[in-house]
Amino acid sequence: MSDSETEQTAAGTEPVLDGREQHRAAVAALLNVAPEPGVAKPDPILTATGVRRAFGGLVAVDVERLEVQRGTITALIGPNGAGKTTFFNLLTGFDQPSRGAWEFNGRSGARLRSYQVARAGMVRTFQLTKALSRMTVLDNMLIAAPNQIGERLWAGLMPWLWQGQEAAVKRKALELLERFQLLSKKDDYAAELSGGQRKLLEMARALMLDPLMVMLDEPMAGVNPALKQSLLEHIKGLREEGMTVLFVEHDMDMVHEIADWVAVMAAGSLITEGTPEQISADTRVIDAYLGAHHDAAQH
Ligand SMILES: Nc1ncnc2c1ncn2[C@@H]1O[C@H](COP(=O)(O)OP(=O)(O)OP(=O)(O)O)[C@@H](O)[C@H]1O
Repeated sequence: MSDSETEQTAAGTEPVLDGREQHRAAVAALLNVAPEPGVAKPDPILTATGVRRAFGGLVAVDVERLEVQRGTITALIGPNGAGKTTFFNLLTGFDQPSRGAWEFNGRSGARLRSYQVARAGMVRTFQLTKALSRMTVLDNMLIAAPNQIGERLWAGLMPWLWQGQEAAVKRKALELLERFQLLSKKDDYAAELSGGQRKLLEMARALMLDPLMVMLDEPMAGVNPALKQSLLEHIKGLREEGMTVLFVEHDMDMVHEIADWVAVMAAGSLITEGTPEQISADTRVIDAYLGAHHDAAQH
């Protein structure tokens, strides 16, 4: 993305600030926000209220309120079993809450199916499944593209239009592969990629959907140190394009390096929020990790 303020966002309406300005704006937006669970943000893209998910007698998620500030990178942390992945699954339509509601970009998100959530602009990355691993890197990108409505009709009645769409999707896939340094791997099977390259592919696939918000589940898991920095830069790049990022991560170095804001879950609830510095000094966080017998002396 160039420095031009006339560039458009994925939504195609708002002017985009350049990278540094975008970061400054994100930090400034959170400057006067108190480090308390459920605290209101100046411009939330996502607002979740009373979201609860029980599995039998176990309450996996019980979040009273969480607002995610637009244009920021927010980390969701917490000890093992805190409910982070379940919360992600609920927000992205891969699981249904026992109760609760949320709004994404001004639109009700609860009860939507995963493809509807993605179409609304909230896209989560996925670990490559076995089936995807057996496909080439390029095919992984192509099948991530949104389904063309009336695909068959177009193909039958107006083949030139359909072919034009297909060519545009392929062009976009190749551009993204180049951006994520995967172009030379386009014909390789995804299974042949290293752990870090898989993470890059997962991010690239998400961008095929032009998201407003990207949800990353442990983006650093299984990534060797050499690729870590590159991945971090790519995630910062999403914010520089005006996207909002919410990620679950155990790697606290990464959280400190890129997160503008951190939300902490323990035993299903949101126990606190704040900047990475505020969170590091918060005894509630330390207690939660120790209480969960998590080997997190470094946290
Ligand atoms: N489908 C399910 N059926 C029953 N229990 C579940 C299910 N999914 C999650 N749980 C339970 O819900 C709780 C929260 O799990 P979850 O995976 O969301 O935590 P997490 O914070 O993502 O943990 P981790 O950091 O270890 O990935 C755990 O006690 C887990 O065992």
